[in-house]
Amino acid sequence: MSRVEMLEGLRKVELPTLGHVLEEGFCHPQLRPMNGENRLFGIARTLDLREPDAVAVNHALLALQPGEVMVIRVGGGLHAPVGAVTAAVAVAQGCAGIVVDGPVTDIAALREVGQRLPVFATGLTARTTKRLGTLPRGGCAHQGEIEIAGTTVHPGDLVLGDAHGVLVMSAEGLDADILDQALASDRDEPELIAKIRRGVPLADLLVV
Ligand SMILES: O=C([O-])CC(=O)C(=O)O
Ligand SMILES: [Mg+2]
Repeated sequence: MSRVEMLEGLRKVELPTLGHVLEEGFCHPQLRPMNGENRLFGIARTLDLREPDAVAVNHALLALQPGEVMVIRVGGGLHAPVGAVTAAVAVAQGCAGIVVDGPVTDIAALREVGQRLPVFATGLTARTTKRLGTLPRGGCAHQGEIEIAGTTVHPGDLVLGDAHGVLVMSAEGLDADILDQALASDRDEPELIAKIRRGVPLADLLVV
């Protein structure tokens, strides 16, 4: 399987099926979809927002490349770094989605762009970041390793999301065998469920 085929496979495979074959990389379930149950797939750009600095967010937004997912850790977890304006900029930059280990704001505007910009976060708040300008003085770190919802994220990691939450995978760690297993499971599962519903003896179907 070529790398392009693997990425295409990852785009298609059900996240809970990956959950059958992987143990690491799943963010804590507190991180959930905020603006619809849309599929997220892209490359991580990380921001460690140690202070609630809107200027640091703007620096990261300006650097965004198409297909990237903005992944933000919010120090203290009380300030929203993402809302109507941030989301509009992210869409304009071709961003694939946003993951915030913390709250977001302006939920109506986020829902409007849900199809193009899936946003995952821990909740909502009206308390937003402020124009502190601490990034140039080292108050926040852009494109370093961060931990979000119990999972380590490096810039360039693959970030997947759906109704079930967020999964982070190292781009190098992509394993064709694991992906094949998951795709086969997705292919076979409808037939297994159909047999259960048809009344085929359960003992003939379940692995025991
Ligand atoms: O300013 C912020 O921190 C978030 C916000 O409200 C927006 O992007 O509209
Ligand atoms: Mg706003």
